[in-house]
Amino acid sequence: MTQPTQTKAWKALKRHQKTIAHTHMRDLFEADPQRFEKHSITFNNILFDFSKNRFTDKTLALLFNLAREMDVPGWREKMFTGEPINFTENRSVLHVALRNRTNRPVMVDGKNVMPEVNAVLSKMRKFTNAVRSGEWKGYSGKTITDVVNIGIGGSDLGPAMVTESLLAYHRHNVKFHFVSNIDSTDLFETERHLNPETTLFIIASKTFTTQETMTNARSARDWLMKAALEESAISQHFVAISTNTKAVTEFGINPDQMFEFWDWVGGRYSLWSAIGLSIALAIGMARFEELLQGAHEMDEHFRSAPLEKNLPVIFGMLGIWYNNFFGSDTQACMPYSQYLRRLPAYLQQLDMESNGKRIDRDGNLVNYPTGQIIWGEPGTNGQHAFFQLIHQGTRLIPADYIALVESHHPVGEHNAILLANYFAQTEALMRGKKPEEAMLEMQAEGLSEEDIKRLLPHKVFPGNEPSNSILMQTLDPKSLGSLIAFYEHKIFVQGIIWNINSFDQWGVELGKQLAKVIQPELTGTSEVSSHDTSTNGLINSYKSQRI
Ligand SMILES: O=P(O)(O)OC[C@H]1O[C@](O)(CO)[C@@H](O)[C@@H]1O
Repeated sequence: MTQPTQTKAWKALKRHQKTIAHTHMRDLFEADPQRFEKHSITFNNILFDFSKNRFTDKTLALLFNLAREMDVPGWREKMFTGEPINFTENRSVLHVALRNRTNRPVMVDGKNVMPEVNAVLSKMRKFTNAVRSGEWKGYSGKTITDVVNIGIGGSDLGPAMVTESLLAYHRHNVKFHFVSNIDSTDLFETERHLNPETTLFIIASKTFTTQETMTNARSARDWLMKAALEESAISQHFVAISTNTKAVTEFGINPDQMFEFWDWVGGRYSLWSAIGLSIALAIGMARFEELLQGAHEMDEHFRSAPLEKNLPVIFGMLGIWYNNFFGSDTQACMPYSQYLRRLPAYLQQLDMESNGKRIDRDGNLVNYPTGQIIWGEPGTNGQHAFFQLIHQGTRLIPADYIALVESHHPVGEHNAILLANYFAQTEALMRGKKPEEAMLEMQAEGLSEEDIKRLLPHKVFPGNEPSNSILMQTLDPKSLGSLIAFYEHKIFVQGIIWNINSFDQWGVELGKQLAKVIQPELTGTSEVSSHDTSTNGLINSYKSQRI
């Protein structure tokens, strides 16, 4: 398979980077008054502005050449048509089938999966209607007031992020809780506000073997049993979402109360499946389908738009530009929306578990950086914490800045202040402050010549910091669906360029294996000596200190 570094475009980009490295975006904007019009795209009611990046027309042309040389269009088609592109697990990658609103057949191993997808959606509709209407009762005949999703990773982050992002669409007669941490404090702090008679647990686990989830699920079952006493209560208070019917049944959940999904859905891509049950319970099935519709429309765009107009391709390639040609290690996400507070955490798994790989599709060690480090915090909080480093530090930190035109809860000047900050940050990051501007400001403040000279270097902002602005009309299910699918496909594009498999996650296994070895060693008082001296020392210190 093609090595990215061996392509003509990669080599040309390397040469081109040297010619552009010192070009300031300020000059690019001055030279072309149409830069914003040319380099922003409105998709449904979301404006994607990528003009504040370090590129010229030539850069973009070379990046698209690279996408062609690495056959992004071919791989994209392989994904949409169900080829087993997750080759280390011999699986198709078909989260797009879960939101295939056209219902076109999607084949896996010669079988159309759409009837099964639709059947699970119908089952979800029936169940969510029963719970939301109050028809579904707990063991003592009371209606459900609280839903607790127990899951971790993709079985937690997606549903938790979307459920919180769409809080404005909840009915508020039922509250939603997400327990993921094996630290019993998570379950304890959730349960202590709840009444077992009116609490519904969703056990969300693709494999139904994940240690954290199964331990939390068993403890939740014990908590229910303490109050309900009868085993039969489980059926009114526990449902499961999984691909593993056997393990669900063994846990004591009737398969009728299991919502199925399939091994061609990756955990971090699963919120569109029954894993999104908590979302559907929170906002209703019709709104859940709007979320699917928004994602589907982004899928159609990704599948059919020319590379030059294709949002996930453009943004993916800009990420490659900074990561592989400017040595930038991170990609930040700054949602200027409290509802999108959890988006950076969600994107961390989506991106870093997908593209945190060092072996290429041919089994070779890559000799170029892959997988960006994803991080972020909501604005404006981040501005008062770490933005200093972005403005004046030594590192290049490309970031996505996301804001909403309409607030769901307009109060006084809040939204105007929020958006003024949002626009100001990317302007400041792009323009910076020249020495002559800083000098004029200090002169206007009446500072002495000596103080001006001393302070000047500290008051200069280099600018030329890249940013993408994503401005959404409002945060509704459909727009959110499009936004998440946009990120999924952007990550896909980058994985193809890096020639890696974005859909397995073997790297999480080693820690799990070692934890299984260590857990029995924690019992008793005998000294542990089978590890390195640091690990032995830590374990023995724990054993001697525990009460
Ligand atoms: O849904 P499951 O099978 O419990 O897995 C949870 C998470 O654990 C991982 O497998 C990593 O250990 C993730 O990929 C996944 O989202």
